[in-house]
Amino acid sequence: MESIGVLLTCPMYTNLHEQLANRFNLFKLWNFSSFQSFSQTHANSVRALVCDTKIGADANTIDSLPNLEIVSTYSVGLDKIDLKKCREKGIRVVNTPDVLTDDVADLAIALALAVFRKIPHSDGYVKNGLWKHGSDYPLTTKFSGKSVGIVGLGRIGSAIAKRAAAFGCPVSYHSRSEKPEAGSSYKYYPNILDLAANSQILVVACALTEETRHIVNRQVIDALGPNGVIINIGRGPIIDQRELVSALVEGRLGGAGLDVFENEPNVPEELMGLENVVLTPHVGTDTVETCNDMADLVIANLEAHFSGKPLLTPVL
Ligand SMILES: O=CC(=O)O
Repeated sequence: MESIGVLLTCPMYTNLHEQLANRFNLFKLWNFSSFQSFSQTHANSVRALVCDTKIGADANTIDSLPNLEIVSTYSVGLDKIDLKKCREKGIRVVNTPDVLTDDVADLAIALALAVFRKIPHSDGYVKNGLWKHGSDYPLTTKFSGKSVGIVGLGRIGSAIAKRAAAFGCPVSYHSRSEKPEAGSSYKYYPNILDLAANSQILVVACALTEETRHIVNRQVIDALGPNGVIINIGRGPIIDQRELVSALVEGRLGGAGLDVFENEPNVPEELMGLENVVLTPHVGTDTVETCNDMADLVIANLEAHFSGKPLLTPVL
């Protein structure tokens, strides 16, 4: 397969780069001054494109690669890929579901615990020597038993539900339709406003689509209220970030644990000083174990495609 041209859109994980370079004719887009300068000389060679959550495959990129057969994203999220264009052109699309579910669900719970128990702040209290000189650390808020509302009960949402239930949290959810597999364990709300009004923690775990963009708006935030907490491990634009920031600054929302943002890597300055807000840099899947599994899946899908075998995780 050494002659097959594969284009990598941006730096990802060295293990993935190495595996791709060992098997294919790998082009790293960032080694070229622009996409135009790359495509002038190499566009015809590219049969596969590997992208991720930072730089995906837009219509212009897809149209500029006349021999493109497959887009393989090193992510479960598909929001950076023009799926309509891929469908039109008969280009296959694969992603990396399942292998990352546990890590993202773990992070959702970790963020909730971190917000309620103020773990980052109390860590600073000890490390900055304040414990020795100050009084006892102020009381925090209990997480176990809080009602959890999950937006999107897919693979990741279900894994979060399972974990939350183990903490004694009653779990409810909102999604486009009721999930028969949720049975009577989790209450379904057809309307996200009702979910928020009946939850103490709202966890955003759905995919970003035109339907879910800003689905968490001012009304939803206000329904959650001043003691409510939002956790977002999905995508930044699912929440109206301006409304989220003003609610946090004005005390209309109790706290937030955020791994994703509307304009990454830019994060609103107003969030930096808030003790009730815990921020992580879009690292839901970023453990060595999971990144190795994701890299293996990207490779296995490409190898299957180019040897005429069924794709492991087809989207299209
Ligand atoms: O955000 C991470 C992913 O989509 O895999």
